Amino acid sequence: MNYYSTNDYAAQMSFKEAVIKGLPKDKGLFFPHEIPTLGEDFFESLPSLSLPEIAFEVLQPYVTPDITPEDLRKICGEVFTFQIPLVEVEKDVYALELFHGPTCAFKDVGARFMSRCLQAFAEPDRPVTVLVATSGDTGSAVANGFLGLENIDVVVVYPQFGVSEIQEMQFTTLGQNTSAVGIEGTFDDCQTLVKQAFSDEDLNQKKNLSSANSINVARWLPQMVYFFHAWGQWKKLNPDAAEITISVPSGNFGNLAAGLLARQMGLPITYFVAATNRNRIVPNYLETGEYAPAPSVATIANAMDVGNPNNFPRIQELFRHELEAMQQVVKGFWADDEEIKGTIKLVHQENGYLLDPHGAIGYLSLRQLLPELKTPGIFLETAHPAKFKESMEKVLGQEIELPEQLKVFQGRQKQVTDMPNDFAGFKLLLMQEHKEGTL
Ligand SMILES: N[C@@H](CCOP(=O)(O)O)C(=O)O
Repeated sequence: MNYYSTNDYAAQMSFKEAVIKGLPKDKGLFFPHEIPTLGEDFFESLPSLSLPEIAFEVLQPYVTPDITPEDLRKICGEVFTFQIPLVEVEKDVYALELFHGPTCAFKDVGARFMSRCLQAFAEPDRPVTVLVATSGDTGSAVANGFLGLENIDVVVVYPQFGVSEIQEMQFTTLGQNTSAVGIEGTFDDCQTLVKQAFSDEDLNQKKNLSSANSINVARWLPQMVYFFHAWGQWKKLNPDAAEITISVPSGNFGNLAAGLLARQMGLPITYFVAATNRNRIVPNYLETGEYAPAPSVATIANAMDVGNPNNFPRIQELFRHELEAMQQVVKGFWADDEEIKGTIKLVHQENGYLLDPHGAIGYLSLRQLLPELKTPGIFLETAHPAKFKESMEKVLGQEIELPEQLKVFQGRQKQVTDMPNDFAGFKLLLMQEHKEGTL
């Protein structure tokens, strides 16, 4: 499969090149040259396939010929070692629990897949520096997924005051080949610094940079797999049902773009919901046709505090830049902090189900939109509620227990380089040689 830049169709690259480069030079995003479709047989067997089997079928056309079928099977087996169950929260409303992986967020899927691809592609005499901007969950998943890999250093760039205490511990305490930079700014500032680094000639001569945000195809594409798995599980429970809506809590919009790509491959999802917090750039666009990125505002659903969603060009590409076509499939929804808190409390009381602030927006969107859409719904539970321990405990007035994956971070020492939102300083920092846990 070849990939072109969303800014230049002629700029084509192989999967391997796209993964190593991360971003095209022209500041577009890599996009598959053609979108393969999966046959009826695949969809008939989907309810009985395991996650690694689904991953193999879905991803093979995208990685051929750079990854052999044998290697892909091995990678899929290593990535999907945890469950992604579909849980009924109430009649016709299901949660797809994406938080059972090592860092308790959906990002584990893409980060683990990408780390294995990059390891296979990296040249021994040309070490790679992976830059990753995070509003909370990506940083931990990438630091964990790449930890200890030879020849690959990871730099997590995050808004100093924009992530939860536990999220910060997850990527500032690992050391080895990982380090963290706390920026005086927002997630968007961090993502801009990372993108600037890719277009800086000087820096690119000295460093072999790659990105591990979902702007990298190896992070983005595997996120399709759990949409297929969700549908398979739902179909097993409801063999005669045909229509379904999936609500995707969205910040950088890689997850929704992956779901829509899966739909284009034939996955019969009737509607998607682009569910956001007060950073409602995409719901606004769906309503008005005007795409207006804005400075992000801080919310209780911090991983979605993104004012300039970086994957949106891919969603536009999937709908050939036709707003009406997008509106027919994608419904916009947003909720403020009070609505999020109210939903967490209500669902806990009514159903005994613990939503995290991001999943709460997904759930609420279904509650409000399903009567009109007339389908059952699935929302993505993108992260474990305990990752937002402080705010969850305030909302519920009771203690939240940490899962084992998070308990291990208690009492650890953070190692962070704090700095202003300034590219010159960031570049200087990146030019230094990596020392364990610091730059
Ligand atoms: N919500 C993200 C923001 C970055 O998203 P990505 O999917 O592009 O890595 C986070 O938790 O960091």
